[in-house]
Amino acid sequence: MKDKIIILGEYQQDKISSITLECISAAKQLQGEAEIILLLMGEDRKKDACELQQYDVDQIVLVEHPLLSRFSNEPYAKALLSVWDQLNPAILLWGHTDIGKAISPYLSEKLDIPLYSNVESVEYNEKRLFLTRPVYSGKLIEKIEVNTPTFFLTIKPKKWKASQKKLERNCTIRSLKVKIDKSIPTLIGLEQKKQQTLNLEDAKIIVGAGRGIQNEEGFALINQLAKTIGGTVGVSRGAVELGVCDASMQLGQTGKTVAPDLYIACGISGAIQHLVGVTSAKTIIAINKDPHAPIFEVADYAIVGDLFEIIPALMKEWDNPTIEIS
Ligand SMILES: Cc1cc2nc3c(=O)[nH]c(=O)nc-3n(C[C@H](O)[C@H](O)[C@H](O)COP(=O)(O)OP(=O)(O)OC[C@H]3O[C@@H](n4cnc5c(N)ncnc54)[C@H](O)[C@@H]3O)c2cc1C
Repeated sequence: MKDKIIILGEYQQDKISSITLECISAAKQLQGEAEIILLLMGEDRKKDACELQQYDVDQIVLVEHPLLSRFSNEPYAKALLSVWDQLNPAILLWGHTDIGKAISPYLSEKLDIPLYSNVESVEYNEKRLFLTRPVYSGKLIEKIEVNTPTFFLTIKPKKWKASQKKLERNCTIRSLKVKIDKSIPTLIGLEQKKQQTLNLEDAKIIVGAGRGIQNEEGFALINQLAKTIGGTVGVSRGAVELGVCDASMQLGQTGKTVAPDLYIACGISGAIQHLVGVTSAKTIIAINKDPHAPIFEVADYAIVGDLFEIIPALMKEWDNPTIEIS
């Protein structure tokens, strides 16, 4: 029987998320003779499955159950245990996202299977499999050899290109039944927080707010800049600690990893734990009043000065340009 690599499909606002397509690219690298299976959990996923048939997977497996309609730790973990028992795969692969981080350690411990998390690259060398991942707050990159045929893998977002659609639809779709004990905690509802910024991972322009914004007024200025230039707001832990914004917007080691076309870091010093989440940006502009701030070492453009003076000037220039760029 062929080995199987299972990818857990993730959704964002009811659309399959980019990390799932990145997982397909990672799975292709690991594939060898194995079969790639995309697992879609939820309710009424058949339409999505038909659309996803155009991607480079061998099979789509639907696991539909009312308790899986939205992500919740316990039902998802129970369903995955049941899928694992029934399909007996070699590798279970998904993103190092909020979902991946929440359930992969539980499954690894429960099934006694090694978990390699936040992996940035995979490489076969003479049939030996090597993985790399950041350790010690991103200061070092660890290279490890995988010595077991069966393992779990979560991949760092934006490290693989999203798989592209093919013209033909070759893969098959089938359903798998799972039993989920109704006594487990059930998700009753989700309420969106006022300040939550969605889709940071997919944003093309991100304006980053750091401790240098000082207070709510500073945060309002950052939001104004983002609105003016069509961007999304992300923050450093320094800004979260000020209590003016939500931790779900945090970028970095314990926050989100992003790769926008443009990142404007405002009042952010550039600690390594922040940089690991943002240095995949194509262009970085940093605004900081300290000319020696480490953020300037990774910035493409440095603006040394007070953000409370610079940001209004930038917005004014944006609305009424006085400089012509040829
Ligand atoms: C295990 C661990 C995980 C972590 N994970 C993360 C993470 O995911 N994300 C993250 O961001 N941090 C993380 N941190 C924290 C990180 O080490 C830094 O403490 C944090 O990033 C600092 O945030 P900051 O740059 O906003 O604040 P600071 O380091 O205090 O920098 C503020 C900057 O603003 C500038 N400034 C002040 N006023 C102005 C002004 N008026 N105009 C212009 N510039 C001004 C200052 O010159 C300074 O450079 C983590 C730490 C640990 C130990």
